[in-house]
Amino acid sequence: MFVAGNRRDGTANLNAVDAADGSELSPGFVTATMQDVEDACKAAADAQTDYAGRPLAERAAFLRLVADKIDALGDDLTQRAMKESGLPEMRLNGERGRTVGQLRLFADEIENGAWQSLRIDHADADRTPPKPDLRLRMVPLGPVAVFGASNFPLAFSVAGGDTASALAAGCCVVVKGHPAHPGTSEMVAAAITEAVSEAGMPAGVFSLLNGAGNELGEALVKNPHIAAVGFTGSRGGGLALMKHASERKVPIPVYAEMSSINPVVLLPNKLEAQADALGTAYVASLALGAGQFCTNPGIVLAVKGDALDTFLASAKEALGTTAAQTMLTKNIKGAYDQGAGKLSSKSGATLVGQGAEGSAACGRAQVFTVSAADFMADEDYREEVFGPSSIVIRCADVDEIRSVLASLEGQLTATLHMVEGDYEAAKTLLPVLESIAGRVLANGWPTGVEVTHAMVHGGPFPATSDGRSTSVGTMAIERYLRPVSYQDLPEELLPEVLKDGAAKCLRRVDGKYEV
Ligand SMILES: NC(=O)C1=CN([C@@H]2O[C@H](COP(=O)(O)OP(=O)(O)OC[C@H]3O[C@@H](n4cnc5c(N)ncnc54)[C@H](OP(=O)(O)O)[C@@H]3O)[C@@H](O)[C@H]2O)C=CC1
Ligand SMILES: O=C(O)CCC(=O)C(=O)O
Repeated sequence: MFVAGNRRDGTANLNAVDAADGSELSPGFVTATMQDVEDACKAAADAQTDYAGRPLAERAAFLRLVADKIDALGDDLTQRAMKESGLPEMRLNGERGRTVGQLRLFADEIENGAWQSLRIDHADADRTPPKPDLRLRMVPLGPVAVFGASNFPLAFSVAGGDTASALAAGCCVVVKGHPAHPGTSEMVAAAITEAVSEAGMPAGVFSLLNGAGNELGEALVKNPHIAAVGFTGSRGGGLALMKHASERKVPIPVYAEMSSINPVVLLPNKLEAQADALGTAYVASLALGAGQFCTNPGIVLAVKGDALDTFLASAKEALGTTAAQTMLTKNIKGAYDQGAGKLSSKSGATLVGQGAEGSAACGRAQVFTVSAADFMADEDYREEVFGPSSIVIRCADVDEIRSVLASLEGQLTATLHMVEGDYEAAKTLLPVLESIAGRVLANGWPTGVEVTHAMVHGGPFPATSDGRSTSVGTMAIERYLRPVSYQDLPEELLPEVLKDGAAKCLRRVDGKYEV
């Protein structure tokens, strides 16, 4: 653990487990006491004004230094993450690249400055009543508690998107590392801690707390110094944190990414033309990373008929050659078996095919099919089964597809597979897709989230706790900011960026945008 630049010693009582065989990995890790939580949060609060006030160029240089330090960990980081998560080398190398790329993108974003939403409305003394001088900018919310996710030990963990966007916004960060990968977390936290010191940032800008058990997360969310929370994980976990945050004396926002079944629609002309290829691509997306993506295609909707039968036959064939993959933790594997088991016990669900069985730690890919009527009649089909399982819903026509879509809860993604002949049908579905999902895709598969300016990785509840936001892409910075308007403040006291002659940056002056 690291509390404000210092490693915390103590009795090691948390060990990582080799995801593949369940054996204990060394070394042991120290877990946080309630005093550690208080110390980390207090240090973050003490550092907040200093960190937030640093010139943006310094803040950007700090994020770039964090990226460089993580790069320097090289293959050792990948190897440790492989053991702790069971994820393959290529995937983790890609995730490492995404993590440092994300930090560098946020560094550029800090310098770009448009996120400050600068607005100036000059005074008009001649108006009746006189109009005051008003100047607005976004300021950081304060220290953010970040919960590392089990399924992305790098890109959604200690230095992942939540941390990068909070630091970019000018917020200090206290991370609760995921208990499934304490070694990976420790390596990344050491890199951040070195960067804090070398960049001359206040030590409290970053801390990492370890622990397994709900008390630690609860104490962190309830700590009065914490101003916001970023989380990726289970629906139960996210809901618990939202409850703790709302019951505080001063309630705070929780940005939780929780559960999604990511509907994929195969429109009739596209299905007719490419049923075979679609079946193969579906299973590849479904089985990627043992299905442990919140963007996994959990349900597929299509009109019943010969083309759908060809699609199902192709999916069955692809499943036949799909290897079993190690899942992240014993609990996640247990929850997967339970979820898939529940589906297979339903009288309305037919097993289309399954992948290889593998060892006890592995998830076996499985595809079921149900009629739209059965799907609509049973809430269980709508639950996220976290792992490589999916349901194909047989519909009578496009109207029935639309009815099923309209009945769904909030989603991270919704996908249309179509050719030009399907565009009329697509037009009738798009308003429904927009109303349920944060990202609408055409002719692709939802797994794999690009980190860019126009990405939304969010969506209405329960995909996230706040569908107005994204946890991936530069817009994620907005979660940790709030607006302040300065009325008639003397020029000398105004923030530099709001002075009339300030260096160029996108601003809205008397209603017009200026660059
Ligand atoms: N949709 C998605 O993106 C994802 C969904 N999941 C789902 O979550 C299940 C479990 O996986 P896991 O990654 O461990 O997710 P969890 O939601 O169980 O845990 C994530 C983090 O939140 C903490 N936490 C969970 N519940 C609480 C609580 N009530 N109070 C305080 N802290 C809490 C955990 O700490 P601790 O356990 O120490 O309390 C952990 O640090 C999976 O089987 C899957 O269904 C998982 C990952 C991603
Ligand atoms: O698909 C991705 O790249 C990100 C998915 C995600 O956020 C998750 O699985 O938690």
